[in-house]
Amino acid sequence: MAATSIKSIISLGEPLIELSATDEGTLDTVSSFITGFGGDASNFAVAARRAGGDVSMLTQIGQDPFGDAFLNMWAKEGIDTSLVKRSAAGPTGIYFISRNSGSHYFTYYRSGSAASLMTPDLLPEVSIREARLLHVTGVTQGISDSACETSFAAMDIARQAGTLISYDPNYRPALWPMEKAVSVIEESVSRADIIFPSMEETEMLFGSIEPEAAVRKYLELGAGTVVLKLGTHGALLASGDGIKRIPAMRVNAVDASGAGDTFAGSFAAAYMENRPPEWCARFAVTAAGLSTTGFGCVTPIPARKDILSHMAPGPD
Ligand SMILES: O=C(O)C(=O)C[C@H](O)[C@H](O)CO
Repeated sequence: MAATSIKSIISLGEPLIELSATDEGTLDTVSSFITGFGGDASNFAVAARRAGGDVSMLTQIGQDPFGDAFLNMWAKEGIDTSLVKRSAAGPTGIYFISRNSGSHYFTYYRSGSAASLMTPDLLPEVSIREARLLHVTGVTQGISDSACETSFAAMDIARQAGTLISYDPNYRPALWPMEKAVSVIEESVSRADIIFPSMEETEMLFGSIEPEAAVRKYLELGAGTVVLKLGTHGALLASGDGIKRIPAMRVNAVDASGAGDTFAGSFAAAYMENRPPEWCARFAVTAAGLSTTGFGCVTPIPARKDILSHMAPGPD
């Protein structure tokens, strides 16, 4: 399924090779890892593609075997790679996932990575203008100042062209100081047409707050549609006609890594089909739920037919 032309969805951000511990414990105690693919923007791209979307990845990767592996994986998935640049100045980043008592922890080796060296002049202006949706994340903004500037420049181009902007704060405290994160995330929310914050990160960023109050806060900041991810409690959706609760799918979860990206990617793919927002949200909670039934970020992302066959009936 090789793809060559610019797609309706462009996902901007850093792919990371993932080494996921097979046993519980800290990194100094575990001894084996499953290799896989991660990085929130790439997870989003795979989820959107498997959900039926047309997707281009926009990033910079190293001239190294991990960069080759990503190009192969994206091509196999049918994700367009014509906007992916390669740089000899930095490697493709990697991270480890360790687990303890149902929680997972990321340890990054991404400082100075090729993606962190992205600058606004690398942006494919025409492609962003022609796309229908640009997806941006807080991780991309946290990895370096130049990547952060690149994300805002991309949003500026999208805004001027009428390309929709979707935004996932994906706040990772290890990447950047809280104060800077709050101001960049608030500014990004104000520019976005659709946002996918999680309740967990919302509380980290803004302190204790009830879910409905959090949705209202994001609307006040200027977001168009707010889809607040509540993990095992589903999601809250605000898309112009009040706040609706979308129940979660019941699953035997083993690993929630990448579930939020799967949520956002599948929502975006459904949105591009002009489905009603509530349908998109039910589709997304189902996809995210299914993605937690396997280990790692990308391998368990479900295909469209599996999402549809597990989706709960709804009013739309
Ligand atoms: O945490 C990050 O920066 C990553 O992109 C790694 C993971 O793939 C991502 O967090 C999952 O959402």
